[in-house]
Order: sequence, then C-alpha cells, then structure tokens
Amino acid sequence: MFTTPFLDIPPLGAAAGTVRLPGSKSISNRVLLLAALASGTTTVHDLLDSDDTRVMLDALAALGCTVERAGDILRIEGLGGRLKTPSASLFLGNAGTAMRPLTAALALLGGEFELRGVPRMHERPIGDLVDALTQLGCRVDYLGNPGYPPLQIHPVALDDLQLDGPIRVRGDVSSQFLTALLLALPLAAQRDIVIDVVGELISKPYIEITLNLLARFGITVRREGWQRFTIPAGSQYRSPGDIHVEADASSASYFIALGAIAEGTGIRIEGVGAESIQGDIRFIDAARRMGARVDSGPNWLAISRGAWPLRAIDLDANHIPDAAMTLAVMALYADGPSTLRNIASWRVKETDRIDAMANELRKLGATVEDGPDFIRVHPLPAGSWRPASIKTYDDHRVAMCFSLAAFNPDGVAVRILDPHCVAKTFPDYFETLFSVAHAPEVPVICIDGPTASGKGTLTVEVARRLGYHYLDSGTLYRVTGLAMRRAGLDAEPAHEARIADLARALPLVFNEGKVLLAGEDVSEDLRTEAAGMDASRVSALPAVRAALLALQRSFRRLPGLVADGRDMGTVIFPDAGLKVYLTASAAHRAERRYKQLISKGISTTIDSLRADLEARDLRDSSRSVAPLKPAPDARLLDNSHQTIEQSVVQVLAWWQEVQPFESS
Ligand SMILES: Nc1ncnc2c1ncn2[C@@H]1O[C@H](COP(=O)(O)OP(=O)(O)OP(=O)(O)O)[C@@H](O)[C@H]1O
Ligand SMILES: Nc1ccn([C@@H]2O[C@H](COP(=O)(O)O)[C@@H](O)[C@H]2O)c(=O)n1
Repeated sequence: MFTTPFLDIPPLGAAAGTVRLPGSKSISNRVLLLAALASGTTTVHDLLDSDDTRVMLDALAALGCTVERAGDILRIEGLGGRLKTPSASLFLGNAGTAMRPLTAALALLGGEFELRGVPRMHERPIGDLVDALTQLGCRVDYLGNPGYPPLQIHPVALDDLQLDGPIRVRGDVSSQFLTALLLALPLAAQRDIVIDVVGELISKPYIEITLNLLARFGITVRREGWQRFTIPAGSQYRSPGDIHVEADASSASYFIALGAIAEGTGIRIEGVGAESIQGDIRFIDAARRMGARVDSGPNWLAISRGAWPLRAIDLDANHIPDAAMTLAVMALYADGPSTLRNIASWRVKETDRIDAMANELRKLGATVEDGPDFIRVHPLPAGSWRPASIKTYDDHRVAMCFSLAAFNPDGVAVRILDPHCVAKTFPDYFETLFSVAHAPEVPVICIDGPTASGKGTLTVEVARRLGYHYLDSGTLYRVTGLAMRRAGLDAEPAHEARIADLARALPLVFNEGKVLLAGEDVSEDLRTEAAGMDASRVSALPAVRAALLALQRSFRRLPGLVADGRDMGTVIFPDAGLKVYLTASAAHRAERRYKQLISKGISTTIDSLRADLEARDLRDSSRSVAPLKPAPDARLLDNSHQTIEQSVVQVLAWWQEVQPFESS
C-alpha cells in the first residue's frame, strides 16, 4: 500500500494481464455480522482485508465473539444471538456497512453500547434507521447531532418490542437502513415481522445481496415487490459452515474500465463473474454500452477495448451507485457528453461524491454539469488534458477511479493525493494496477557520485517519500566481486568472460533489506571495504558492465525508480528525468564511513578509510567504460555541510521542479 502524501502516476499507454481482486466489502461485512449472530462456527474464505472489515472484526471481538485466523481463512464462533459482553464502546471508522447493521443488531441484543466513527461518519445520516428502531421500542440516543452518529444504545427486552404492526423505514436515502433491519430483526422473530419501505427503494441490488446471504444463514425473507419484506416467525440464524466471499464487483469496475480504455491484449479478472450476486456486477452492462468487449465465465471476466472512442452514455445509475463513479472517468474518453442520473445517494457517501467528482474532473480540464442527483461529463479531447493533483476526500473510490485518467492521449501525468485512502476496500489497488499497466516512460531519478557521499542513504529516503522503487547498483558489483572470489577468480582481463558469465546469472534475491546469494544472506559480507574494492575492480571490466545492464534496467518499474550508482545518469538511464551528482569532501566522506563502520563494531582508522576511498574513486573515475563522472545534465549537490534531511529535501524540490503539478 502507498502511504506517501501523494502518488504520481506517469502517463500510461497500454495494459494487459490478469488480476485477482480482494473480496467484496459488502459481502464481507454482512458475512461477518451474520456469522457472529449465528449459532455454530463459520469458516470464511477470501474475506476482504481492509479498513472497513477490520473495524467490523474489532467490533465483534469487543462484543465477545471469538475470531481465529489461519492464513487467509477466518473462523468465527457465533454468539447464537446472545451477548457475551453487555456493554462496549465501538469505533467503526467510516464503514457504513458496519455502523448501520451493528446499530440495528445491538439495539435488539439488549446491552449498553456507544458507536462512534471518524468525523465524516458523524456527517452520514442514520436518523431513518434510528426512527425505525425507535418505533419498535428500541432505545437509541444521539450523542452529537440528531440524526447522525455517534450513538448510545440502551438495553431493551425483546419481549417488550412492538412487533405487531409493520415497521416502516425509508428506502430513498440509503438502502443500508433496510439491510440493517433485515440482518438484525431475525433476532426478534418470535412472530412474523413485517418491514414496509417508505419511498422508492434505492440501490436494490444491495438488498438482493442481503437477502441472498440471509438465506445462506437460514433466514428466508418473503418479499413483495420492493415495498414489503417479511421475516417469518421462528427464523433462526444457522451457520452455513463454510462460506466463500466473491471478489469485489465494485473494485472490478476499475479493471473493467481499464480493459475498455487501454490499448493492449485486454484484462482478465479472477474471482468474480457475470453471475455474481453483487449488484455492481451490472457495471459490465454499462461498460458494454460504452464499447467495452466483455466476456465472462463462472468466476472470471475478460475485458478488452471495443469501440474507440468510447460511446457516450445516458444512464440511470441508481442500481450501481458505487461503480458508476468509474463511468464518470470513462466519460472523458467518450464521443459525447455522458449523463449519470438518479445518483442522489452519492451525496451521503464517504464524501459528497457528486461534488468531489465534478471538482476533480474539472481540474483535468473537463466540462462538468451537476445537480442534486445527476452528473454530466463532457469528453476531453486530445490537446486539452491538464496535469492535476487529484484530491481524494478520504474516499477510496475517488482515488481509484481517477487513476484511469493516466491513460489520457496527451501523455499527462496524474497526481493522486493521500493514496492510502484505498485501504478502505483495496489496500493494494495501485500495485495491482501497476502489475498490468504499461508506461511508455517510467520516471527515474539518478543519484551518482563517489564513495560514501551518502548516495544510498539519500536514494532510499527519496524513494520512500515518493513511493518509488530503488536500485542500489553498487550491490550488484559487490555481489559479482563476491561471486568472483568464491569461484577462485581474479579481476583480471583473463577471467573477464567467466566473471561476466557469473554476473549474468547471479542467483540474487533482495528480501526485506537483505541480499541473498543462492539463498545465503550475504548482506554483511558485502558492506566491507574489501568487498567495495573487489566491486571496484570487477566494475572496470567492460564485459561485466555489459552483463549487468539488463538487470539494472529491469528495476525501472511503475510508479518510478530512484537509482544509486556511478553511471546511472550517464549510461544506464540516460533519459532520466532528474540526475543528481552527489559529492562531499574526502575528509567528510572518510569520517562518515568511519562512523558507519565503528557503529557496526568494525575497527578501522579514518586515515586508512580515506586512502581506500580515494583509491576507489580514482579507479572508478579513470576506467575506460562508464567512468564515474557527472552526466552533462546532472545537478551537483555537495552535501559536506548538509544533514541527510537537507539533501533529501533538496532532491525532492528538484524533482518537483520537473513535475507538471502545481504545488500540493
Ligand atoms: N548528508 C549527510 N550528512 C552526514 N552523514 C551522511 C549524510 N549522508 C549520508 N551520511 C552517512 O554517511 C554514511 C555513508 O552513506 P551511504 O552508505 O549512503 O553512502 P554511499 O554513497 O551510498 O556509499 P557507497 O558508495 O560506498 O555505497 C552513512 O552512515 C550515512 O548515514
Ligand atoms: N553504477 C555503479 C555502481 C557501483 N560501481 C562500482 O561498484 C563499487 C561499489 O559500489 P558502492 O556504491 O556499493 O560502494 C564502486 O566503487 C564502483 O566501482 C560501478 O562501477 N557502477
């Protein structure tokens, strides 16, 4: 997951490959609650691991439910409708799928509970659900603004509830209120319980998920249209034993759109198919209308580009409210304005999504019209895309759908602010996108310079702050030197071909900061000055340098690379967007290396270190191939009198100078 303040997505051109998506959030949190309410043990496979499921799991644990994890499998010992803990204070983050159903279930379970969330959760309405529960005789108080969390729930006896008449609940603000009642009321089903929906029920497919999962847990709800639901007397939750969570159909929308937009052989999605019980799977119909080619099997989808440009769409998107946000970005690539209607529920989601989408689409240059329950997006023709820093409003879906703007025809990069908000439902979203997307030019920052100038330290830190990969090219020469020694060879021209063969086939693995050579951890051996000298000797052999070229370039992967060495800017990545030549006086460098070695318990003297590093620099800068020298377009940075932080800030500032974004 990217935890950086922003993530710059370079212009993307094509995409191809297979993705496996995380489990559905809607199914995961319903299954967790049902498993907790049921009798018996439920084994849950492929549960989504994200912020929203974590808050639900924490809440269930606080209620005394036993949850065991074995690898990817979760075993939940159901409470059988009886509370083990009569009071608790629960924090539910920004998870509507936890707040609403838990409110209903806890109001019936007969304990004293406080339910809180993040500030945005306290702006998301819950009054219609509380009104419905109050009609029944449940006791729920608002701890802040009336109609919104946080809530205090007080105990009531099930026998005191008024269940003789239909319970009325509004269905036109959020379908989660009805879902909450449907999930919770079987707890009180000594008699038939009737729920009447007031107003036009929105997001009906989510109710279908609820009914489907209730059936898996032994509760068969009778439905009369979308207006009346009856929970039969005597209904009791029964664990189904094993239950598998489908991949998230809303998350699939980004990859369906990707297949429709990007050039390439197409995208295959594993874990969810056209027969999914999730309403958002109907996104495939909308994508097809816009021109996507979609094939599907029992548990997979295959998508490729069909009509191009995409065809504009005018759609009542009430049945796919979450996935429809993806259509708003696809609309930028269409042949006319696209309108998404009946989406008033966007306004009470993680953020006001109509406002958020309109604002951010406009930043890209698009013309957008919006109203209380619709958005109209005009296409952005080539030549009119602007580089934009996309604000994400702590809304995972805003972050994910705007990544698709990186496929624009103008080759304009997209900056996603606070990319970690995707943790709500899809923590590895960007990594998954990058595993199938192709960028014509992956950004590279090169940091070259003499020994002990601080290149490695600077590289690691700059890469960390940008969320980029990093390459320590010196290690490759050090490992080659070690392999040479172990093979009984010397850095002589006579052994050059054999050393190059070793370099080409190094059985090398980088794992959590350790370097493994044929499975052996050689990290410590590589950091000695002797290993540095051997590296310097083998690195002067042209065949060895040629042998390591492809390996070094293979580190250039999305979203970007920071590379440390001697010839990163001159030979390996001559097209790098920023080249830094880092130096410090020999005295400073010798002193730093001295401190570094002493801190590791290696005894040495400053004088001998200085002599070694000067000898190494001389060899490195006077060799015939790829000598150490600044690239003509490198920026010089002498950090003799700088702290590490100052050097990092300087390089990041230079990098921002060459980025197209206004300061964020
Ligand atoms: N600006 C700085 N001020 C003080 N110390 C620094 C600075 N930059 C790096 N150092 C310290 O200097 C030591 C050497 O740094 P580092 O290993 O990053 O250098 P290097 O250029 O990568 O060396 P080599 O070329 O041998 O791999 C480290 O202990 C590091 O913490
Ligand atoms: N791009 C590079 C990187 C390193 N070398 C040689 O390897 C030696 C060890 O490098 P460190 O950065 O780990 O100290 C170095 O002295 C160079 O001789 C190189 O040639 N090219």
